[in-house]
Amino acid sequence: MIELDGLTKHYGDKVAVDHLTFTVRPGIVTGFLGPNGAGKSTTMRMMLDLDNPTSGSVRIDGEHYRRLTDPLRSIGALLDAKAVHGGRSAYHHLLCLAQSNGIPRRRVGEVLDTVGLTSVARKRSKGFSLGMGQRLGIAVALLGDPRVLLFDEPVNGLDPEGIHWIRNLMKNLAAQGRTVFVSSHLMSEMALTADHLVVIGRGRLLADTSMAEFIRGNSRAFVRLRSPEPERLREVLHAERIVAVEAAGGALEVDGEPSERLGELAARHGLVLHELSPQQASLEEAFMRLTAESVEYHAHDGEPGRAEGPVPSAPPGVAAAPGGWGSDWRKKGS
Ligand SMILES: Nc1ncnc2c1ncn2[C@@H]1O[C@H](COP(=O)(O)OP(=O)(O)OP(=O)(O)O)[C@@H](O)[C@H]1O
Repeated sequence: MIELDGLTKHYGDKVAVDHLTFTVRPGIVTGFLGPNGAGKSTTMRMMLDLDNPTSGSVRIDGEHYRRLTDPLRSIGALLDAKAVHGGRSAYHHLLCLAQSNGIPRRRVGEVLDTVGLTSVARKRSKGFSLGMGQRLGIAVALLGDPRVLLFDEPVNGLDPEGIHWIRNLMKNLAAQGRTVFVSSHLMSEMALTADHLVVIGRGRLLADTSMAEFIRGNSRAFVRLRSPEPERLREVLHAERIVAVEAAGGALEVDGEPSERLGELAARHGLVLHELSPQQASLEEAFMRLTAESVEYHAHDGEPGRAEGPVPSAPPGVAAAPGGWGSDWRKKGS
């Protein structure tokens, strides 16, 4: 596992990472989210001892990085896929790393196979596409067969097939009991890959919670109903003191009632329903809502974080956003 305790990084006056305390657990994929400049890369660099914390600490399986006897066998990382000597082939790049880290030569062939680069392994990596570069970076991360893996934006430059492959790879690595910590700006992809989320904004922890809880707690859930007899439907709901809001296409939207109750109610009154669909916001909407206060640079032509419905109270595992939970999020971007 990875344990952060009060991790803090200042660059001059700038606080890039601000007292982060959380644990990344094995056996699941943990997503790391935050707006641009939130401090994700700085945090990951400190996890790998590439940057010194101003205060606080990081432990990898209980040890500080510098005390790990074979770092590549403990923790593997993809931070910057371009950090490869372009004149070298993928095979030689991996072989050099294996030899200087006491990793058996056979691992080179194995990881090339895993990432699908065997057929181009002897070609210079200078000619690699962005996607091939990402795959080589992932091969490096896997080389030491580490228990802990960090991936910073691993799907950058990958085509849909590559993105699908990365998703399955992460899930498989976690299913093998490894600790998988991954950052991405692709919310739809993160929603399909991660089981747990750590969200930061302006260097501070905003949420450390399961994916399902994060979406539930940061978005409006409602049921959409459509009937060929909308007036009668409205009356039936009204009689039960259920508040329905008119929506596009002649639909009604109901907050705070399970779809089962609404369906049974309609059936009791012999009402035909053409639609009875529970709606949940996407991870992207939930993310924008939580981080609206923490975005470093706002565009002025939209309303980031806009969502309908009442502002929820902070769910378990979710810290109040700076300035108060959900406060002022509607005003942003104006
Ligand atoms: N070497 C540095 N010197 C000065 N400031 C830095 C340095 N590295 C990062 N920062 C600042 O620290 C903050 C956090 O940056 P960081 O790159 O960690 O954010 P991030 O969440 O990874 O952003 P992105 O999503 O855009 O990659 C930013 O405001 C950035 O400008």
